[in-house]
Amino acid sequence: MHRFASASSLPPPPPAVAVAVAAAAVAARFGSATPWGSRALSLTTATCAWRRPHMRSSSASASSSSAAAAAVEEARQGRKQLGATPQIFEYLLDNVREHPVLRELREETATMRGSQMQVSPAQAQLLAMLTQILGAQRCIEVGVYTGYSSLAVALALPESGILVACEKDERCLEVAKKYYRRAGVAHKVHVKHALAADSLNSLIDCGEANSYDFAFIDADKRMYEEYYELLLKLVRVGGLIVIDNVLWYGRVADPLVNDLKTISIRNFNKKLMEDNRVNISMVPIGDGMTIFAAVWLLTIAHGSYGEQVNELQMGCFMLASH
Ligand SMILES: C[S@@+](CC[C@H](N)C(=O)[O-])C[C@H]1O[C@@H](n2cnc3c(N)ncnc32)[C@H](O)[C@@H]1O
Repeated sequence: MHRFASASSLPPPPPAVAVAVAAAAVAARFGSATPWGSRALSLTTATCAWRRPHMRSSSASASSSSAAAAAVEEARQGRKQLGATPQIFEYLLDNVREHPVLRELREETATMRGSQMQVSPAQAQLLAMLTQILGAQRCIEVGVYTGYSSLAVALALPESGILVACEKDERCLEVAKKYYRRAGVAHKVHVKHALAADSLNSLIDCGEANSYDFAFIDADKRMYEEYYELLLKLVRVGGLIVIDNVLWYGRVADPLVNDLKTISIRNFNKKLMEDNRVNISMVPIGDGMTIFAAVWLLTIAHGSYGEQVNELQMGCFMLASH
């Protein structure tokens, strides 16, 4: 098991956790204490992005590459929790509340090609909890696959709630729709069978900017930045956006891995660190999720936000200040 270096030899801890409830939910599931007192799952060398690159030897790089390969293989076998031993994964699974229809869907998905793409039960439970604590009525998912994460969100929505589910693959959607019906939530899910960027742009064109409470991005990695910008327009101030695979099987932390998807996620993560339109929390659950809270009002109030403030958001600001 990887051990942390002493606190004094470490760079500063990751940015403050902005979404306290979400962080608490994750922390409750994780084991080893970190030097700065928060609790996070003990990570492999490949996933310790906060270690300084110059501290790493070439043998560390080789072992981090094989750790990434092992993480992909584990995900393929249905054990999608970066850095967790099979024993910890089983324990996590035993401590997730999973709706019986979600379980059936997970079992069917496990027999299908690409099953490693599905979020883990613990991730789905976190998405459902965020939906509930936000009191969300209007949600968007980008990348449905067979519907596991979207079904978890749809189950958490009230009867009047809607989830816009964007997916380009019709065969995956057939599986998803079957399970939406089986769980009695099909009326809440508005399926958009198209390229996700086109679907999001058409929502904006239809005047739906600033009207969504919650969004989950889990599709093509090289489009993350575009989805993020489109969803920042669609999600209201104070809403949440969650994005999956930000640790990308640990590859983002390995300077020797430079394929296009890894570079794209690494650049996206860097951009987020510098983006003061949002509060962020990168959570090492599943393959890593970053939770963003849109905080435009806060940044406007501090005078540090200078562009892309549309009239609707300014309207919200005016209302809030009266
Ligand atoms: C990682 S999977 C989603 C997994 C899903 N969230 C779950 O937990 O089961 C990514 C999905 O995004 C879809 N996808 C990829 N590129 C897309 C695009 N440009 N537009 C719409 N869907 C896309 C793929 O077909 C695939 O089903």
